[in-house]
Amino acid sequence: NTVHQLTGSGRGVLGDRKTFEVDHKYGKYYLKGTSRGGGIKTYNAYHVIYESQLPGTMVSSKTNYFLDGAAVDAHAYAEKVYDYFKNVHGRNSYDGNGAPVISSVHVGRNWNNAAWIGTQMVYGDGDGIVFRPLSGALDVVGHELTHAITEKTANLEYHNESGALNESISDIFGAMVDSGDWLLGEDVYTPKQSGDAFRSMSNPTQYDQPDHYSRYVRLPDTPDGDYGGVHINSGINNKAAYLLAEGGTHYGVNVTGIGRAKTAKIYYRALTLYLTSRSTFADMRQAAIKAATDLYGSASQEVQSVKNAYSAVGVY
Ligand SMILES: Cc1cc(C(=O)NCC(F)(F)F)no1
Ligand SMILES: [Ca+2]
Ligand SMILES: [Zn+2]
Repeated sequence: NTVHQLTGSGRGVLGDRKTFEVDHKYGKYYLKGTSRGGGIKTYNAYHVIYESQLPGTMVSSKTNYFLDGAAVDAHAYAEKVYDYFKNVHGRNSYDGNGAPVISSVHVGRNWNNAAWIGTQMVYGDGDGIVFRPLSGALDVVGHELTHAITEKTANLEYHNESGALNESISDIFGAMVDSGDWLLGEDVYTPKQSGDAFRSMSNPTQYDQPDHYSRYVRLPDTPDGDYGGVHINSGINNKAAYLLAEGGTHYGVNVTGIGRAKTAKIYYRALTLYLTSRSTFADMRQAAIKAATDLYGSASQEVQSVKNAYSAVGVY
């Protein structure tokens, strides 16, 4: 419990000051919190060559002030994402049973990516051109931890339409936890260029993603084909989720927005109760309708808006 919670602080990737839970042992402080589920622990993997050597070395400091910005953000943002799923959706960690949340930073060399590798989160430092250290974005941390939840629930296969849904679900909850915008990665993408982002849910086409099923991009189900374009075709479901929350008229279809909170409830319920490993976009429409019906009733505006949002992106 939180009786003996120790507080550490530091500056994140963007130089912003933040506080977080730390542990103290043998005269050193560690990026280790024990008050959230099975704990949140953050490691430095700068010396790791092979995946088998992960997570690396637990981040420590002689005082309770931490100097590694990437580690500070990975740890602080993991706390925020844990708290979001616990407080908003009643889920205790990614497995629903308090699994420890493990993160490693400085993974690879100038790696322009982040990932959930089945057991933990890993963050690259970026090359300083395309990305700065990726744990510096709350929506990226939310995106990656959501992959863990998806794996434990619907377990959407990571290719073709189910893979695009897997990606979209991660973008949706990345945006929900980083509430305030519908962009992904804006805090760490292209440090030398302001005002851009890695992806946009409000306008997927701005970053070359489709915003309608008629524009679904058929790519080979291979690593070079991004397993059938999972990071590209996620734009279609991302647009539907954006329209459901904010409303709008898209390709002549009007959608009445129902707000972020209700949208998050619908997608969380669809993900955990109705989606399965081989769900298609059409299955996503039905799962969202079912979830909205459970939550708000079959004659509700929320159900009607789900139908209109999916019709607006050409998914029936
Ligand atoms: C290739 C490729 C990877 C990704 C991606 O979404 N990575 C996770 C993120 F959190 F870093 F964004 N998009 O295209
Ligand atoms: Ca964002
Ligand atoms: Zn992803």
